[in-house]
Amino acid sequence: METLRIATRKSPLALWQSEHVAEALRDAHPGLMVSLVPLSTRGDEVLDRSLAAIGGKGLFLKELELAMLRGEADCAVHSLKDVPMDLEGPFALPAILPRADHADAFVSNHHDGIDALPAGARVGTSSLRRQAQLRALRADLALRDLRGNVNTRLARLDDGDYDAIVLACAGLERLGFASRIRARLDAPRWLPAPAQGAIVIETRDRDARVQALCAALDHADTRACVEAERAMNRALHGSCHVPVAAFARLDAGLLTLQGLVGSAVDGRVARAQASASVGDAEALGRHVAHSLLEAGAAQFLPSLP
Ligand SMILES: NCc1[nH]cc(CCC(=O)O)c1CC(=O)O
Repeated sequence: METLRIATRKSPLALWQSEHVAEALRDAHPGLMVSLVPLSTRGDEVLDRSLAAIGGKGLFLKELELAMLRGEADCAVHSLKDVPMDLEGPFALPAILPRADHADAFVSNHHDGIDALPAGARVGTSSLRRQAQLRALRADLALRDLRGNVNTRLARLDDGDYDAIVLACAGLERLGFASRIRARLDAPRWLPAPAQGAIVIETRDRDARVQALCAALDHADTRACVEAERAMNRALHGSCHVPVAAFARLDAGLLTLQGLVGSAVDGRVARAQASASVGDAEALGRHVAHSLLEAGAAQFLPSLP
């Protein structure tokens, strides 16, 4: 019988996402045996330093990629927002699943939203993108680092370490915590990470059998949106070192991309927006990146060539 082994991180969200993909693959290919190969990654283990300090988001991928190269897994499942703009090595992304809720969530036990926070309130997030947008809206807030998986972050909020935290709606909803969302932080006022809410399957680029199986789950509309967002981020050399936010929506064949680059230090932000036909996702991303630079984004970016 044909089999497929999915490498996954061990966090509750990663396991949920990988099980979701396994179910979808079994549905698409009756008779296919799909199993999970749970692995620990450096990004999960080192929680006392920022992701930027320990080498960026690629840390979540590397161990899973090595398992594929060793032949211990056929594919890996990731949150696309954690996948670097340029894959390194002999890998491909044959399936991007339909996007869930793209928005960030304001989570608090005492307050209804960012505007309702008292002066100087402690808000937990280690994301430079979220810090910059919080600063832009409320210069008085006391931003505090907060890493760890979704469950850990909620537990620290409940312990009273923070007055509020910001998380992705998609992660909360997948783990059964939708009731913790006090407010959705929505465009145009607040933008998510490029590709937030989209799950992706990574395979070896030469493995045609596995790529064909996975491609059955690819969702063209989601791929077009996240391609525009990721092309914008790529053109800005975006990574977790840089506060870049992007959101594209597709409406009757027209793709509209909103982008933001900001400063986590003082909350200044540059914004830009443009539309293009769905076939021009990459060009749209580059165009919005260019507009952002014209709007002053370069001063917030570490080093542009
Ligand atoms: N940074 C970790 C991460 N990667 C993906 C998600 C949420 C799920 C998604 O965006 O698909 C999260 C948690 C969060 O940001 O709250």
